[in-house]
Amino acid sequence: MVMPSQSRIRTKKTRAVGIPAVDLSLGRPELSELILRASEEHGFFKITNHSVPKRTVSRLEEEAAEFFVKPMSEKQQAGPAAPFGYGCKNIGPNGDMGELEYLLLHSDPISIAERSTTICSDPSNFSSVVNDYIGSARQLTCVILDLLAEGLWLSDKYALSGLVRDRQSDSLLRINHYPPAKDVKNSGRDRDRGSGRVGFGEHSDPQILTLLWSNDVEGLQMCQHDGLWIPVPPDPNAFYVMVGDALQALTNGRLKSVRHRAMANSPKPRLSMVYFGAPRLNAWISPLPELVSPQSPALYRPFTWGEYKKAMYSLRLSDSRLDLFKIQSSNKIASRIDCIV
Ligand SMILES: C=C1C[C@]23C[C@@]1(O)CC[C@H]2[C@@]12CC[C@H](O)[C@@](C)(C(=O)O1)[C@H]2[C@@H]3C(=O)O
Ligand SMILES: O=C(O)CCC(=O)C(=O)O
Ligand SMILES: [Fe+2]
Repeated sequence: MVMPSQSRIRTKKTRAVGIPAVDLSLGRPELSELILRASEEHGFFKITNHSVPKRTVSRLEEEAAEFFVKPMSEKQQAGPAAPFGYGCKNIGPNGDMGELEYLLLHSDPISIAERSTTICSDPSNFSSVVNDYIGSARQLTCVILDLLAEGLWLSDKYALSGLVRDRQSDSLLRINHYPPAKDVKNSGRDRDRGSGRVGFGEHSDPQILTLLWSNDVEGLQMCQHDGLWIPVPPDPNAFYVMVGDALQALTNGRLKSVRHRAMANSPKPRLSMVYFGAPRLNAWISPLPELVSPQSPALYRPFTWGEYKKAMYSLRLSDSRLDLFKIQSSNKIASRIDCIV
């Protein structure tokens, strides 16, 4: 039986601390070390001087703004999000709610072309803008994964990026729109005290790696190891990178997926565009051999990405899905003994 995860919000306080930032124009060995360290310590960092053209981002931002400003009856023609399409307030199939509306799209160009007809009056232009953004986001994700593979000394340099680059990858794009908070009590200084409206509740992303862009409106918060929520300052010139559950399993727990949430307390509307890099449905996820040893026995049993998705859709947003795939400690001791004798 799956127990819902314990809420990590031990206090309502949030604290502004430094967010690790990585300048992608730095040289190779330094870059892979920085990215690995940030991923190990925080499961989260900011990428500056990235390769995604400004125009690729601004074109999608404009398309999104044009869509979300439409009357509800028109937007609903692109819904419900089950799981793909337009969604309003409902997140996933198990009763999670938030102060947001969104478009959830699969990265497959055929699926995008089909969906576009319900989203925009010029579907071929919309498709091309979305495909362009996904292509750039995938490319940047793969660069980061290759740097991680280098930092982890993996013998197959493309062991991680190959999963996301796969033509049949199950990667997604989500465009979230958080309406402005009209209630002044929930905006301004109160939002820093942790009060207010939850836009997207606490969760970790299930995939391998997440690339998040947002407009210049705050809202994103990360959960630190001590349970404190730290506000992440928005930066439209950068991307935020988050380790997902699948990468935690692949690295045998060395990298940890990060719990995060988005608050909707700003008097301005927040827009986020989130690319989730995932493998194909029948890809196997299991701790990479280089990261398993008698001292670090496998923490997770092998599972397919499709199997993981099935489990994820049966759970609530804040549940710790990866716990379902943990090897019990008695088995771990047995496998350690097997290694020794
Ligand atoms: C409540 C749910 C929504 C979600 C699927 C799930 O059952 C649990 C994980 C949720 C999440 C969080 C990150 C991404 O936004 C997302 C697309 C994903 O892959 O996992 C959503 C899912 C969703 O909205 O369908
Ligand atoms: O909008 C945000 O800043 C966070 C969104 C998010 O976590 C998600 O879409 O999975
Ligand atoms: Fe997320």
